[in-house]
Amino acid sequence: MLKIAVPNKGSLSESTIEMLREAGYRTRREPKELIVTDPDNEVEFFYLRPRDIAVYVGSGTVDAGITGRDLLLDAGVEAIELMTLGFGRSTFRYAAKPGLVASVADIEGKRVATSYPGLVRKDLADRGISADVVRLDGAVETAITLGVADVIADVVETGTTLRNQGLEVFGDPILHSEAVLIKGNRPGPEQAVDVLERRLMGVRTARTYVMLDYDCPRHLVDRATELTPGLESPTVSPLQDEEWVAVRAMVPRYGRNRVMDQLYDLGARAILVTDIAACRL
Ligand SMILES: Nc1ncnc2c1ncn2[C@@H]1O[C@H](COP(=O)(O)OP(=O)(O)OP(=O)(O)O)[C@@H](O)[C@H]1O
Ligand SMILES: O=P(O)(O)OC[C@H]1O[C@H](OP(=O)(O)OP(=O)(O)O)[C@H](O)[C@@H]1O
Ligand SMILES: [Mg+2]
Repeated sequence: MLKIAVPNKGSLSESTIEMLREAGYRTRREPKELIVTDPDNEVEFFYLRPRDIAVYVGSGTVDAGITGRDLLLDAGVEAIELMTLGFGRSTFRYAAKPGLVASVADIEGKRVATSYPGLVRKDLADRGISADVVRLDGAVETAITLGVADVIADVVETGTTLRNQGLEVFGDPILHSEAVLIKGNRPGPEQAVDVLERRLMGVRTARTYVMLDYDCPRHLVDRATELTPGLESPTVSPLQDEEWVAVRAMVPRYGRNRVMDQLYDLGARAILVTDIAACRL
């Protein structure tokens, strides 16, 4: 059976469970269920702390896992990022009280609090900066208020937590993170992991695209299909009225209304959008 590690709590947990469910896998019925066997798909899911997932995958104890890219890099293990999953997006950034540091070079000799010491030590080493890294479990923004550190390096999503502590980011983001599917780099059940990857890709695609149908005067079909090229090529079917054709194509969900407006202006009619429930491309 394929062993897959998934986050049991925190920011990535709910979205992961929802995505697995959409991909046709069994998910836990209540938060205290730590191992879920899905015999139909020959998969066993291990609900683990997001931070530990990369470690399990890196050691080969489980075949694949879902975690954040930042957590994967912090763990510094031998694991490969197979695909991004489209949720849990964040940046990882340095921050301090306004006026204390103008640039990342000014971190030299200062104390940096973080719950991602692996990531921060590597970033500082890459830049040739020597600083004292203080490892904390969470709520690192408070470390400055309490005088434990001069600078923090932490996950920033909306920036609300930083603002509430009177802190400001500086320098470019160390990293852009999101939830990712990872696997170890040892030989394993490649085919079963491929199935998981394809299923998750199917969910991602179904969420990113919608199906667009419309009727179009035959002489306008070239111009219309330029607006809706589809993935391979749009389906163009004859209609009873020979002056018209029906067109069907996948279009990005984002921007679909603009495409519908453009098609209408061009002369297309009966323009319909439908959600895609699942797909394999
Ligand atoms: N607003 C956010 N806050 C925290 N993590 C976020 C946020 N948005 C996305 N993430 C991502 O979620 C992952 C961290 O998850 P989580 O916060 O659950 O871990 P944790 O801090 O170790 O757990 P917990 O906070 O429950 O102790 C990282 O990959 C991070 O980039
Ligand atoms: O930019 P924001 O939208 O404010 O989000 C970022 C904050 O959220 C996370 O904290 P979390 O809730 O995971 O608590 P923790 O620090 O204890 O892990 C992260 O560590 C930041 O503190
Ligand atoms: Mg957290």
